[in-house]
Amino acid sequence: MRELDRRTIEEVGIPAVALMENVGRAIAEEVIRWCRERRDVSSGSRQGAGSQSESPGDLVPAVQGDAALRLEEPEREHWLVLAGKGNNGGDGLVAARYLREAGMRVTIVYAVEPGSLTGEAALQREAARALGIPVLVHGEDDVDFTACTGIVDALLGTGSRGAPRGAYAELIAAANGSGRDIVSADIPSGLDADTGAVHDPCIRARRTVCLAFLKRGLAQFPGAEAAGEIVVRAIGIPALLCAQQNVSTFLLTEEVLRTRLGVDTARRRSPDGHKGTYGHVLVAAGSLPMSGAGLLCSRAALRAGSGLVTWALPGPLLPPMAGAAPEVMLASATAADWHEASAARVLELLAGRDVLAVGPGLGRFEGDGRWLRTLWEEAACPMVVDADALNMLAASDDLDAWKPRQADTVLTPHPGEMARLAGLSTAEVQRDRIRLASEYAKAHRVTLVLKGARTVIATPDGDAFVNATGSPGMATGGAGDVLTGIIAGLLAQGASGPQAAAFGVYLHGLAGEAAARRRAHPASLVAGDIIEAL
Ligand SMILES: NC(=O)C1=CN([C@@H]2O[C@H](COP(=O)(O)OP(=O)(O)OC[C@H]3O[C@@H](n4cnc5c(N)ncnc54)[C@H](OP(=O)(O)O)[C@@H]3O)[C@@H](O)[C@H]2O)[C@@H](O)CC1
Ligand SMILES: Nc1ncnc2c1ncn2[C@@H]1O[C@H](COP(=O)(O)OP(=O)(O)O)[C@@H](O)[C@H]1O
Ligand SMILES: [K+]
Repeated sequence: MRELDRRTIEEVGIPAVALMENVGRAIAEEVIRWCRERRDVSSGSRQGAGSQSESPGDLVPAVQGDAALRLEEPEREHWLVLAGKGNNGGDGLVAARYLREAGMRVTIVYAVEPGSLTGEAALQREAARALGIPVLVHGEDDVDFTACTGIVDALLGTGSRGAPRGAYAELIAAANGSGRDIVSADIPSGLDADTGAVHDPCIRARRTVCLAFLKRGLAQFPGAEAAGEIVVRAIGIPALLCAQQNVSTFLLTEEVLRTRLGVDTARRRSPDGHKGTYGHVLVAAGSLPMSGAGLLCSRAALRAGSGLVTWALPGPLLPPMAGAAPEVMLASATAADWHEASAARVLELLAGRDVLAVGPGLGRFEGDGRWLRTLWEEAACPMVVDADALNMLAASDDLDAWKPRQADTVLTPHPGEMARLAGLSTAEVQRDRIRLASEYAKAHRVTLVLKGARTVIATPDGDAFVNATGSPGMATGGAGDVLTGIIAGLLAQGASGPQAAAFGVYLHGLAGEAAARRRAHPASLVAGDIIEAL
């Protein structure tokens, strides 16, 4: 039993069977929501994902008074509940009861002889039996997966060790092979909940109902792919206990942004606001071969809502860039290329401005480490450090001697840049992204955005947020420059480092999704499309 479950049950006195009841109900609700969304998609309804608020009269309720457990024509559904012999199986048995109450057809498939279930799982077995829910036992009965419309995977949870064996392995392979939609209880069976390693075989779920708190293994690849869409559901474990147990990894949802990070996700603007109300970003970026990086970053900062944006750039870039984005102000930071002493000019330009974004398209130059150190130590405002500025940071061997920054600092490395910062290989970075990002952010008192699919935002206090928005189409040059601009734009409007980083990553992903939908194929997405979709 997990320590958190144990303390809830033994110290707080909430009965294990009560937690299991909450769990099973949450799983049933998510199965029903899945069925609704699937029907919406197949009927081309605009109601779309996540809608739980049909207007009265839209539905003929099978269960009165409980919207989350209500499904139109429930008899069209026949779900198999695959139950293991531990508590994860017990969760599935409770879900089977609720699905049955909703009017769906349900068949329980035990991985093992049901008589071998013990504790709360055995109680649930008896309840399901009393209700006459049909039962099949693997190895004794034929299971026809083709006859069902969906599968609940309640075979193995956090108590599983190593690769699934015997009946478990056979059922997992058969469920995957059936092509039916699978909703997993807590974790896809066959996944290592801590590392995200995927055993052979491992359930390929469409949705995973993760219980109480986000397990890290669901949030990093390859586990994230096996989990499908992740929904974290409360099950009655007190929040205080979660905090005491150092539960510090969260799935970045709008609710988490609002409640945990205090972000105004509605981005309300005051009716009498003016451009000065929403801050001024100074972007120090771009070089002749990579001028577009500075342009993308500056435009994104404006689209994120910053009142004003000035782009500090090498003088020779000024004529070709003039007019490229009429809303962006340009300021020459150096007569020719970037050089060490141009840091003083950047600081001069920073006077009266609220945020510094530094790095996109800069390139490297003689003395660039000292250039960055000057900005790091002297810029009193919040700062976003990206791209080549991160490489400068990584190359400096005296980081510990730099004066600590007082204002918020956000670092936005992709895995290659993170590898250089941490002195690891990229493969090592990818192996445990959440732990690495958290450790780095805490040790250096920065907010760290470790980019890539399922971007991790780690705060100086040790919390980690995992983003699930975005599209593979965003793997395109310049997408990161856009993110830097968005984060800087949010900082300019008064967000803290963690708020701006988390909300920025979330919005960047949403915009990427919207932009990908607008193109004939996600592969056609270019970074500028993300800005236009903001
Ligand atoms: N009250 C609570 O604590 C709460 C718990 N909750 C739920 O419980 C889940 C954890 O439950 P759990 O600890 O009972 O373990 P679980 O994941 O069901 O599997 C253990 C069984 O699997 C077997 N087995 C293991 N490895 C195997 C393998 N490789 N291949 C084959 N078999 C393998 C192992 O058998 P054994 O090896 O011991 O014979 C044992 O029988 C958690 O994820 C959540 O869903 C929630 O309801 C909240 C309240
Ligand atoms: N498969 C993906 N799913 C979601 N987001 C992605 C994916 N691939 C890339 N991204 C996002 O796109 C951005 C790419 O940034 P980066 O690698 O710095 O590109 P560049 O340096 O060219 O601007 C990051 O924010 C990253 O998280
Ligand atoms: K499971």
